[in-house]
Amino acid sequence: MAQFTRVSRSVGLITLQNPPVNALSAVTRQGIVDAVKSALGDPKVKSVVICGQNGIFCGGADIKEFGTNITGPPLVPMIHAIEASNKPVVAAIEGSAFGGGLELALGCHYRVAHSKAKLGLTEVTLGLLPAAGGTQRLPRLIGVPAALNLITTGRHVTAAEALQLGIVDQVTDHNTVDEAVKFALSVAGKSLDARRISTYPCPRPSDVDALFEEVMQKVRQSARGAIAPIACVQAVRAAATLPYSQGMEREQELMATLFTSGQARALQYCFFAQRAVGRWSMPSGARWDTSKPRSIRKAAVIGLGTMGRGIAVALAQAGLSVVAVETQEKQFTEAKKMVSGMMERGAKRRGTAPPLDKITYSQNIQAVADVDLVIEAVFEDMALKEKVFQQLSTICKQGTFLCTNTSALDVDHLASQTRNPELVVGMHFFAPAHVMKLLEVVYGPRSSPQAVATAMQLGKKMGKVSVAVGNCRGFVGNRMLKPYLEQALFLLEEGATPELVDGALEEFGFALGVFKMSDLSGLDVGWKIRKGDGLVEPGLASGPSARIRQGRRYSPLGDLLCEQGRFGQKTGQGWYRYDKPGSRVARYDPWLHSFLEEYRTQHGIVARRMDQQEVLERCLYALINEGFRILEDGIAAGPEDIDIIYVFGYSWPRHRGGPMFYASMVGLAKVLKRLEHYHQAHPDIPYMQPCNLLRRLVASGSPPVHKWKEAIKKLRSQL
Ligand SMILES: CCCCCCCCCCCCC[C@H](O)CC(=O)SCCNC(=O)CCNC(=O)[C@H](O)C(C)(C)COP(=O)(O)OP(=O)(O)OC[C@H]1O[C@@H](n2cnc3c(N)ncnc32)[C@H](O)[C@@H]1OP(=O)(O)O
Repeated sequence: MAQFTRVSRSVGLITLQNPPVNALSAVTRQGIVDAVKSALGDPKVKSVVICGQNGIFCGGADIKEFGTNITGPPLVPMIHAIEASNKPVVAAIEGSAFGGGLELALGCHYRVAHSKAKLGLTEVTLGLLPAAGGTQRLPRLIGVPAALNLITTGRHVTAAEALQLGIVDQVTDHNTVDEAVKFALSVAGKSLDARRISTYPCPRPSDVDALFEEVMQKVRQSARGAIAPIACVQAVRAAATLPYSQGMEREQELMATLFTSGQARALQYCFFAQRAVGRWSMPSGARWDTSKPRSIRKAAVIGLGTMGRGIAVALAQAGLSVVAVETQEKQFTEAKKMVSGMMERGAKRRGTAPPLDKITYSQNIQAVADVDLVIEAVFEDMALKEKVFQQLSTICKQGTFLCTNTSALDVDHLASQTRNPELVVGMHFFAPAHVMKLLEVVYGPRSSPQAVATAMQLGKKMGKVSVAVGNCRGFVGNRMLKPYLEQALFLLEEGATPELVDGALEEFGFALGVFKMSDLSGLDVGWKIRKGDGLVEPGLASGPSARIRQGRRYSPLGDLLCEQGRFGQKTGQGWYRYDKPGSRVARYDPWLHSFLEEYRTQHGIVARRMDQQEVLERCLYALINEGFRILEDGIAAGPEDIDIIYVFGYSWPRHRGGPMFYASMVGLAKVLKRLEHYHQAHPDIPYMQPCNLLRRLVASGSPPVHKWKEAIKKLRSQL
C-alpha cells in the first residue's frame, strides 16, 4: 500500500509501504493512485514527495505478479498522471530504485537521491524491458548512448554516477526524505513545463542507423541468444526515431512479446532460485533458520596454488584477516607477488585501496594456530590432504572450522582424519576464486549445522552465491559434468567434430563449447583424475575392448591427446590449435581431424553424420539425467540448487534457467523418451539410462519445477 500524510504544512508525503522492497504490487499501485489523488485534491498541498519505507525507494514491479492474472491499476497511466500533475512531485530515493521503481521516479519532476542509493533499469536481467515508459524517458533525459548502456545491461549506477548522467537532480548524505521535502518546498509554485521528461525531444544522434546497427551487433554478440537485450535496443530506437506516444506503443508491443517468453520465465525463475538457495536444508532436518553461524574474523588458506591465491584474495577483500600458508619456497615467493598484484588490480577497478595488510604469509603451518577457520587448498591428492587435516586438527585452537576446497574428493573421509569431524565442511570454490560467484558448501554426514551455516555465511560475506550440497564424488557440479564430457567424446568417436559439438553448445548459449572449455581448463586435469581412477591405459589399443573400461563404454580420446603433450591452450594444442602456448583463439586443427579419422579406422568405427539436435540432446540430457539422480540421492535439496550451481559455476545460459528448469521447459516426458531412445541405441552408456526419479515424476504427471521438491518428498514417503 501507500500512505499519504502532509508534512511541513504544504508538502504531501506519499510513502510506499510494501515490505521488503516496496515492490509495485496491485495494492501498492492502488495506494499510489489514491495517495496522488489525495495530494492533488488537497489545496493545502503545494508540492509532493514520494518515498519508500524502511530505507528503500522501490524494487520495481512485483515480479511475483508476473505469472498471474495482473489486476489493479496499470503502471503506465499511473506514472503519466504523476508527470501530468500541476504540483511538483519529487522522488526521494534511498536504498534502491530499480526497474519500475526508477520508472516511477522518472515520472516525477525532480529526483533527490541518498549518496548510497543505487539506481537501474534492471528489467533486462529478468528477460523484460522497462515497460513503464523507461525506454522512452531515459534516452530523453540522458541521451541515447548512455540510456542504451543502462537499459541493455541492467547495470546499477551509484547516486554519484546518476547525478553525473543527469538522472538525479541532487545527492545528499543527510536524511533523504527531509532533503526531498526541503527541495519540494523550494520548487512549489514553479513552472513544470521543462520538467516533464516525456515532452523532451529525444537527443538524436547524428547517424542513428549506424549507431543502432553497431549497438545491435554488439548486443547480439554478448547476448548469447537472449532476446531481451535486443528488444531493449529496438525500444530505445523507437525513442530516438518516433514521437513519444508512438514510442510508448512500441515499448508495450515489445514488452508483450517478452513478457510471455520462456526466457523471461527462465530469468525470473533464476532470480527467485538465487534467493531460495540461501534457505538451505540438510537431510538431517537442519535448516538455515535454525542453525546459527559463528562469526569468522581470522581465516587461513593452506596451499597457494591458483585456487589458494584466489581464495586468499577473496577473503581479504571481504575484510577478514588472512594467514596464507605455502610450504614450498618457489611457490611461496611467486604467490606473494601474484596475490598482491591481484589485490592491486581489483582495488584499482573498484577505486579503493588494496587490502594488502589483511594478509600475512607463512611457510609454516603452525601459523594457523589462532584462526577461526581454515580453507585447505593444497594439490588434489587424498594422501596429501589427509596429512594436512591431521596436522590442522592438532595445531588449530579448539572449535576452528576446517574446510577443504577439494573439487571431488570425499569430505567425510577428510573429516575422519580430525578430532572434531563436525567442524569439517567442503568449501568448493571455482577458478578464479576471487572472481567466480559460485561456492558449493559440502556437508558430510558428520558436519554440524553450525559448520554449514558458518561456511554459507562466510560465502555470502565474500560475495558468493553459496549452495549447500551433500557429499558425493564431484558433489553436484562436477558429478553432472562427467556424463556431459563423456557424451562429447562419444560423439567425436561416432563422427562429430569439436567444431560441430562446440557450435551446437554455443548456439544453445554456452559461452564456450565443451572442447574449447576443456582446452581452457587444461586437458591434463581430467587425465590425472582418470589415472587416479585406474581408467587410463597408455597407447592406442585396438578392438572394442579398448573402449570398455570397468565394464562400461569409455573413450580414451582425451588420454591419447595428453600422451601427445596436447594439454590445451597452455601448450598451444588440444582439441584445437592455438597460435602459441597461452593464446586464446581456437583454430581448426587438421592434425586433430586426421587423428580422429585414424582413431575411427583403428577401432572399426564408421563415422556417421549427426546434427546439432543429437549433440544437444545427448550432452544435455545425460547431464540432466544425472541431476535427477542427485535429487533422488538427496545430494541437492531441490532443482533450484542444481540450476544455480550450473548458471553461476558452469556458464549455463541464464536465459535457459539452469538444466533442471530447462528439462521442465522441454517437458519431462520428452526428456525421458529421448533418454530411453539413446539408452536403447547405446546400452553400454549407463548415464543414458533414465533415472527412476525422472520416470516417477513423469508418471505423476510431470509437475512444474517449483513443485518438484514437494513431489520428491511425497514420492519418498511412498517408498
Ligand atoms: C500478454 C500480454 C502481456 C502484456 C504485458 C504486461 C505488462 C505488465 C506490466 C509491466 C510493467 C513494467 C514495469 C517494469 O518495467 C518492470 C519491472 O519493474 S521488473 C522488476 C525490476 N526490479 C528488479 O529487477 C529489482 C529486483 N530486486 C532486487 O534487485 C533486490 O531484491 C533489491 C531490490 C536490490 C533488494 O536486495 P536485497 O536487500 O538483497 O533483498 P533480496 O534481493 O533478498 O529481496 C528480498 C525479498 O524481496 C523479493 N523481491 C525483491 N524484488 C522484488 C520484486 N521486484 N518483486 C517481488 N519480489 C521482490 C525477493 O525475492 C526476496 O524475497 P524472497 O525471494 O527471499 O522470498
